[in-house]
Amino acid sequence: MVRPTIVFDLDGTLVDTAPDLVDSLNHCLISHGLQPAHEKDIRHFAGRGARVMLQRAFEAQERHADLSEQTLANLLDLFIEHYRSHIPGRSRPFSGAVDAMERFAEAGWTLAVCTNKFENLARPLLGGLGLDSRLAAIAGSDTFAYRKPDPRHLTDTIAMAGGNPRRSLLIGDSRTDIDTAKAAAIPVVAVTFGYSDVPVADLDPDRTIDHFDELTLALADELISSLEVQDR
Ligand SMILES: O=C(O)COP(=O)(O)O
Ligand SMILES: [Mg+2]
Repeated sequence: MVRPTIVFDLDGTLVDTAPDLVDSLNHCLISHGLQPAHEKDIRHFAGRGARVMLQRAFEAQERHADLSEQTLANLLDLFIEHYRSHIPGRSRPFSGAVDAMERFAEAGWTLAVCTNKFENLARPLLGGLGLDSRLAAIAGSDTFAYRKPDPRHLTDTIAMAGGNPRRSLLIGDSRTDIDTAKAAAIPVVAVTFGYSDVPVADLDPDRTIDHFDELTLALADELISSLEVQDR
């Protein structure tokens, strides 16, 4: 039988990237004469990638009329350049994330990352933090022609890792992740410590966890077997 696959979201799930996201965002906002954002604002802005993050930050200051396609493209370049040059910056794995990855790898699970970060930012970040060696696939927002909440971003990540969507699980922090997993009919565990502007429990994930220590092999097996029951 194909090994089960555990797919992790990146920003707000595996890694606390808010300090660096806000620094790079503020580099852009200030360059355009806007007020800087605060780290807690990332909860409202993150989840759909850097472009949407910039749009949401401009909207929050009622300056979205400033964002022509060209201005947005220029700001996105500025964001990417600033972000890339500071990797890994102050970003760190959330408490228990590294142990959880080890636990699943040692139990024979395939590990993958499915993120709305650009792939060429996600890879150096995961590499810089030493998290990439266990990962069979890293798929960013531009890896395929579609991205979360499109379920194919998740199912193609699983395929890339050599897995089967009927034996897979997503761990995420936002509405985007939960919507993606539901559309793909894949169980989803939501972390409560990430970047969501509403309590994740209200978004109806299969489970919520407050710490990675709660992401046990027994819980993951239980969620995967619920799929096998449905398939019978
Ligand atoms: O930073 C974002 O907007 C999205 O990144 P994530 O999909 O890894 O949460
Ligand atoms: Mg996230």
